Amino acid sequence: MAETVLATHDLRKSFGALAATDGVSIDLRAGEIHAIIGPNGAGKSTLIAQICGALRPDAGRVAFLGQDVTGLSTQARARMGLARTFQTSALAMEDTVLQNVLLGALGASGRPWQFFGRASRDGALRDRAEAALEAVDLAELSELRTAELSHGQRRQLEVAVALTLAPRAFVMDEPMAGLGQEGSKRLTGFLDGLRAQAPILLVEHDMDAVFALADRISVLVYGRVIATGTVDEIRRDPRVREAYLGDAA
Ligand SMILES: Nc1ncnc2c1ncn2[C@@H]1O[C@H](COP(=O)(O)OP(=O)(O)OP(=O)(O)O)[C@@H](O)[C@H]1O
Repeated sequence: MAETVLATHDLRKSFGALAATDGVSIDLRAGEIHAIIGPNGAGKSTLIAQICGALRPDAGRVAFLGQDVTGLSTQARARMGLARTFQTSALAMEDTVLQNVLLGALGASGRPWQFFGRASRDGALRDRAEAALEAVDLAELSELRTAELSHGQRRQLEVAVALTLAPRAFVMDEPMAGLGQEGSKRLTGFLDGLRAQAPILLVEHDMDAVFALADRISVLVYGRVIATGTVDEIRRDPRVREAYLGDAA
């Protein structure tokens, strides 16, 4: 079996009487896309927030690259290579595409932000930023203002920023949201190739994308994983059809 890169062990988080994450154990293996699906309010965002370090669990553990990271900050996990993408506000819209990636590369280098002007002339950083843009197919748009990119291209740019961190795992929060059919299809093709760089934990409501991309799917309902399996196993599972997929399966 492929190596486990990221895992949660019996993770629990309650808000008052509500158990938003009620003993979740999942793992992400090298080379795979593992999708997390479930109805609204199932606890997907709460789970992701605990995995990335934005929310402290009440109990349970998060392991990344074989290390217990439960007590580490978001920044410390990011420095280890845990890349959370698709919080679009992270992009500076008035800056160029290249500047956005340079900022990411600079952050990854651990150097202070005030050296940005110098960084844009730093050959190694620039090379790293340009390689990331090449990898997401945006090299030709590097001098464009970020605001001029399509929604789908902005998602690709966020991945480029993440690539400068040399990610060991991606955690993606609804990448298809707001893209429309054509945009989703294009981004699906892009993510398909990206799993070769690092495995992807994918929270997504767009079932076409999930069925096209996922090596495995976990279904979360009321804070619990009710099933984990391949696309076919999940589509056939009567509990999943009843709780979530219905006719979409
Ligand atoms: N900070 C909070 N305080 C109180 N309740 C919260 C908080 N965050 C989440 N919840 C509740 O926890 C439950 C799980 O929410 P969460 O946002 O994790 O679900 P989700 O699966 O991501 O939903 P969606 O698909 O709609 O994004 C919901 O009932 C939600 O109202």
